[in-house]
Amino acid sequence: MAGESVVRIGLLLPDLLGTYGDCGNAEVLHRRLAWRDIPAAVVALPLGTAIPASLDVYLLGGGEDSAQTLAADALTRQPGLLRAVDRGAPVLAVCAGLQLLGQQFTVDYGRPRPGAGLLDLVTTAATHRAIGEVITQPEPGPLSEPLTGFENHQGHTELGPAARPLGRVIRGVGNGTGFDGIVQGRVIGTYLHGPVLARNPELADLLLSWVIGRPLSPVELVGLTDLRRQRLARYHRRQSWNDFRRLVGIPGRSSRRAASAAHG
Ligand SMILES: NC(=O)CC[C@H](N)C(=O)O
Repeated sequence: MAGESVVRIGLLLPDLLGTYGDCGNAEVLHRRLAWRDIPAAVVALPLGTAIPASLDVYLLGGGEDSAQTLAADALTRQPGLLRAVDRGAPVLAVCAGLQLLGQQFTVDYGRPRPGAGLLDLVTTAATHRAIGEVITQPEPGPLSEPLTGFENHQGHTELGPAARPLGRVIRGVGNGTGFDGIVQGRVIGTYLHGPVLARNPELADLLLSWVIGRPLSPVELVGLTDLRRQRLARYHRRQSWNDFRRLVGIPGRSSRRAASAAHG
């Protein structure tokens, strides 16, 4: 956190990239810091504003095809975000935000367009629009709880060797490869709206722990825990509990018994 006492949360191009309440991700980070008595400010950076490289965390949301193209042009003209990423600033990019940070993207079956080149991914136009609820299981790493969100996009995203996916898709489409999103250094991308940080507090706190430089004290929002349970339960009803458990990697009773016997 660049030696300053106030955490500065950069909300990039909120006038272009903010579908499905994605700008709410900034509010979530702000609140989760306030609950820990850590002062923070949201710095909105609409089109035409210079992007400072000195902010503590950067957020990009989803957008319509035309807004996405404008946003990509605006970001490629400015070095601020690239410099911030080079010095290790965390970034969260959702849907259009994810696509335009890549090497190349195609919207609306048009010609491929250059992205900001910050992420090792290429997005082509998918044959069908993906719309609906998504559940993913994070790939092994700092996250362990299933991620939930909502998707509405027509991108097919392939990752290159410098990147790994954020999660394995259990329900929905995500990148269109069986996985959703991307993790490359401290840049995280996902197709999940929701806003994704409101629905997935573990992800919000991961970004904040990178900003603060240490894990944060836990906070529990009772209503949120219930909401997450409802989202996941909706999916349980369509599956047997055992199928769901296997998909998200929760150990069954017999393997728990075996593990506790092994530990004496
Ligand atoms: N929801 C979004 O951000 C949409 C991204 C992009 N315009 C697509 O349809 O693929």
